[in-house]
Amino acid sequence: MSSFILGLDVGTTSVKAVLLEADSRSVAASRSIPTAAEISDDSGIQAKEQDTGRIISAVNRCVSQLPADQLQRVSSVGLSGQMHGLLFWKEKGGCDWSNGDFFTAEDTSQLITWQDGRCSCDFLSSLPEPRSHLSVATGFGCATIFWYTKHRPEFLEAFTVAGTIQDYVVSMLCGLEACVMTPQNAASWGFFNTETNQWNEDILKAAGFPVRLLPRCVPSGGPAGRTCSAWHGVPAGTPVAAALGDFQCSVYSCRSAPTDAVLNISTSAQLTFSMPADFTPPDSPQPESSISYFPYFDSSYLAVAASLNGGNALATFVETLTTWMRELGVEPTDSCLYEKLISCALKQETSDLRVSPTLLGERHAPLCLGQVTNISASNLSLGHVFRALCRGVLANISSMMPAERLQRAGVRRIVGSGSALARNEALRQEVEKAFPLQVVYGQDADSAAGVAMVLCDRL
Ligand SMILES: Nc1ncnc2c1ncn2[C@@H]1O[C@H](COP(=O)(O)OP(=O)(O)O)[C@@H](O)[C@H]1O
Ligand SMILES: O=C(CO)[C@@H](O)[C@H](O)[C@H](O)[C@H](O)COP(=O)(O)O
Repeated sequence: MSSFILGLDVGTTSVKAVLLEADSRSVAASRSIPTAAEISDDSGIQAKEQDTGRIISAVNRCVSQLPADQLQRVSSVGLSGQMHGLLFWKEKGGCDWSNGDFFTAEDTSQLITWQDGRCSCDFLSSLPEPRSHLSVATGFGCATIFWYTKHRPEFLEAFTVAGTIQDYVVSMLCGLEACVMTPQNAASWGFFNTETNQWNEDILKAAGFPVRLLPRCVPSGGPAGRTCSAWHGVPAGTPVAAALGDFQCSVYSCRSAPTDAVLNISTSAQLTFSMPADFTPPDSPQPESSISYFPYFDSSYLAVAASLNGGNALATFVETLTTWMRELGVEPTDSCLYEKLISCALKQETSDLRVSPTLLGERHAPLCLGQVTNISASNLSLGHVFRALCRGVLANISSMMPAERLQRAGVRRIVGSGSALARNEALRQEVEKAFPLQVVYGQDADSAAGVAMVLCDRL
């Protein structure tokens, strides 16, 4: 009887779980569940946090819906998830397994996500220069810890361990006391040198950073431990890999040739291609560049335009419409609104309305917020607005990584991935218009499938 690899992706909007049949390397079952974990910010510090308990409850529900007979034959477990963010917990704590074959979150902080805006430009410029080619932006784990050190040091005293949400799940599954982290996630926190795979511990220490909170670095694709208890039928003692980054896993799941670029649009958006094997990143950070170089596997790098404004720009429009409609006495569902908006945009093939949907700014241009221009009386229908919004998401990411840059790197086609693309034909049309390259689409639940494929190939 064949065995299965369980791949999980803890995204910003939803959790996805995939069972990959090990022999055929094909997806046998998959599920996706919205986390609905967003915490509304009334702090006035531009915080963006998610409720850890709700995320873990979505992880549990998602896994429990997979076929029970296949879960019993899981031979390894892998996680990917939203990068840059972090939560805190206590060693020998962080969860409760007493309710049966699943754990619930206990005594953890909330997850401070990659969308967090509490670190202003002034605050960031007060931090030391990292010894890394990656600059530090708001929402990066180390910047957030620096913020707590300066503004709420007593908050940090309550915790002994920190990690991304995917690292946390790995730690709880394996009953680890310390957090282990791969270079893919460590790089996303900042103050991490990807050539030596070490934290800038001396720089951090000298600046008063609590280095006790830095996770231990282990190789991407390597093991973290074994499940400490049976989990929704997955046997106790099953190997668990150290968690990976979601964008690296989405690339792994759908890139079939080195000349493929991958465009993933989920809550955020990333357009990425592989750098040659002998590439070494620059010596120092380049904060004004819209392209950064993130570690992939085996000392290789991906060049990526990582946009903070992807599917979330569309989701914000849907939320805004919902609020307006409620005020007008109508209670629409999100799925109904998406369906209608996409259908209106498909009927409106082009629009002269211009939407620049950079609601969160971008890391290389944090103050460049959204704009709507060229408004006339004839381009205000829902079809015009949603078409222009979809086009704006693509115009923004293609300005960060222009088609000529892809072509110069030898890219021949773009593989589209992520559920914002999979579920939105108007957005797919705009991808095809924005890039003069062949565009093909990967499967759904890409990062969850990708992390399972990594384990199948490497663990
Ligand atoms: N019913 C829907 N139809 C089309 N697109 C949707 C729908 N619901 C959500 N989306 C899009 O999908 C995005 C979230 O994608 P998802 O893959 O769940 O994100 P993540 O991987 O970041 O958790 C949203 O930001 C939104 O743009
Ligand atoms: O910002 C980067 C990389 O720098 C993103 O690529 C990275 O994938 C982050 O995890 C995302 O921002 C969150 O992913 P998602 O939930 O939007 O899929």
